[in-house]
Amino acid sequence: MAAPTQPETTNFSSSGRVLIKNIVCRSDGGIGLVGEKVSVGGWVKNGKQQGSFAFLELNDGSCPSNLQVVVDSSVVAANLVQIVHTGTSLLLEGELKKGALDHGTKHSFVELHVKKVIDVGIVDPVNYALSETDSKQKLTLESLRDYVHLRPRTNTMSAVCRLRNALTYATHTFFQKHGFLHVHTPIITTTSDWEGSGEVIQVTTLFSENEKLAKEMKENPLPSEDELDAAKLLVKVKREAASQLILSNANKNEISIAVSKLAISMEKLTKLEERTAYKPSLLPQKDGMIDYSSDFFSRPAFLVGSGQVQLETFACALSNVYTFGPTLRAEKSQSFRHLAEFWMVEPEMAFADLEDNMNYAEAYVKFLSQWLLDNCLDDMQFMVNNYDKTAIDRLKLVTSTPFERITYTEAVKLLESVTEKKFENMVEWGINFDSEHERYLTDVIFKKPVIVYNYPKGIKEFHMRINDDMKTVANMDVLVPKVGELIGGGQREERYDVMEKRILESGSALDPYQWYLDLRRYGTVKHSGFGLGFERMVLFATGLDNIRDVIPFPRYPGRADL
Ligand SMILES: NC(=O)C[C@H](N)C(=O)O
Repeated sequence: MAAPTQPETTNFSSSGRVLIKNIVCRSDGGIGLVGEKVSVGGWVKNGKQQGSFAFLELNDGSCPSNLQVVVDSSVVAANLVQIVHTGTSLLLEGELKKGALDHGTKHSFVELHVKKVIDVGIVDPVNYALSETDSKQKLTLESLRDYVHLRPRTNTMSAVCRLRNALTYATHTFFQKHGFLHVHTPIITTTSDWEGSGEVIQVTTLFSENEKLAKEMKENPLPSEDELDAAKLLVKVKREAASQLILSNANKNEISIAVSKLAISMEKLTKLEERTAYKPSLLPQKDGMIDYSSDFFSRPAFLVGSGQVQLETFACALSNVYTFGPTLRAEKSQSFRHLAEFWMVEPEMAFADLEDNMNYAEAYVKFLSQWLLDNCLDDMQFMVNNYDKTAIDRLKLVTSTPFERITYTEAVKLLESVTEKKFENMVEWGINFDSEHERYLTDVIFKKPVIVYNYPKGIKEFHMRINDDMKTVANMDVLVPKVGELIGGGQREERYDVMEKRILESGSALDPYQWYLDLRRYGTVKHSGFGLGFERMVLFATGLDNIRDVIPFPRYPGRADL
């Protein structure tokens, strides 16, 4: 698959609208298009009125660069000043002309000289949250979170969105190129918490259409078990009586009376049975809706915190597979790198051990980084100019250096020997690393990505394969500078008897895990996989400080609106 550097110039718009990217992102800055007539739609980033002209910078989100636009007052029905405010939408027709020489770059760029203003959506700059007026300051990223619906219009969120899009495309390209099949794993499950995080979100099923039924049921309550049994007995007795009469050749009249009595009691029973099926009405009501949660899936259901175990079923049949979707955890942490809803890329490979897993993880992160360097330099440069001077260098570092690979035990030793810094949480063998420990390894000791593997069995999930030392498991975390853990994964326990023991040791019954054990019972295979937190990759690439600013609709404690 080729990278989508330049979109098709033909589109399906009746106005023949051209994307700004197709004009200004050409290597000649669009000069080759001088003389062309085009139609362009976008939003004003900056504008000013000078005499009978308006000079605008227009952007349509297709790229970080703006198109310079010149509008003569004679072509606007509205007052010229109305179209210069930030946020104004415009659909324009005009001719591309060579603009003035830019003394900084020594280049001229094209300008659109407007012949016709087709549509205008005006903005009241006093009330518009994103206007910068004398009395209003530019909003910080933090306060922009209160305007999730307007945030896409900011340069930062549009760059983040383009980078996410590029990383999505790169992800599918990487896995498809290496023969992986994309599997759509579910987001609802009754087998909860495989990650042992204790942070699952439960699904509640509410039905409003049963409101009428609930009211009816209240006035006319459900039959009791006794009532039902009595009705069943009556049908049985009446049926026997009628068949006796038929067998004994009784007279027709007697038989027809017995049969119609049987029909009446059968009808009564059917009605009682139908009423019993109206179970929802018996269940608690919330805001006039009926809570049918535990009946709908027979058991309490949860949103999945990882597609791993479902993916394992496919890896154990189709070899190499991957999934990419939303992951939901009732994550209480308010840290810069946690969300309650995040996107995770999870590959799962059959006939693969921990080392293969590490190789794939490293190659994938390198591929993503190279992809951004090859295809998104303009957005990356925006990040460098505005947020993190080292953002591009970090990507280059990832693509050019092998990741360090150390065992957990080695990492503990290294961190224990640190004297120049005091960690908030002490390091000793058996702890789970905090972000401060991970960042110390990547940012200070190695100054590059580090893969830490073979963590203590006691702090990791039961499905990770036990190593021969019986103390550690064959798992890995890929840690990157600035962010810490980017990837977590491991080799799965494929030995039936060991897995059975591990489940029991974890304090659970075997019953709910029979399907998981089946994968080990029949045709078991060594297999491994990992999960890359997509927003963490975006954090790593952009250098932004908070994960809430790299996802379109952030969910965290207290926030799930829009
Ligand atoms: N697929 C994976 O290995 C990811 C792992 N289950 C996690 O949620 O972190």
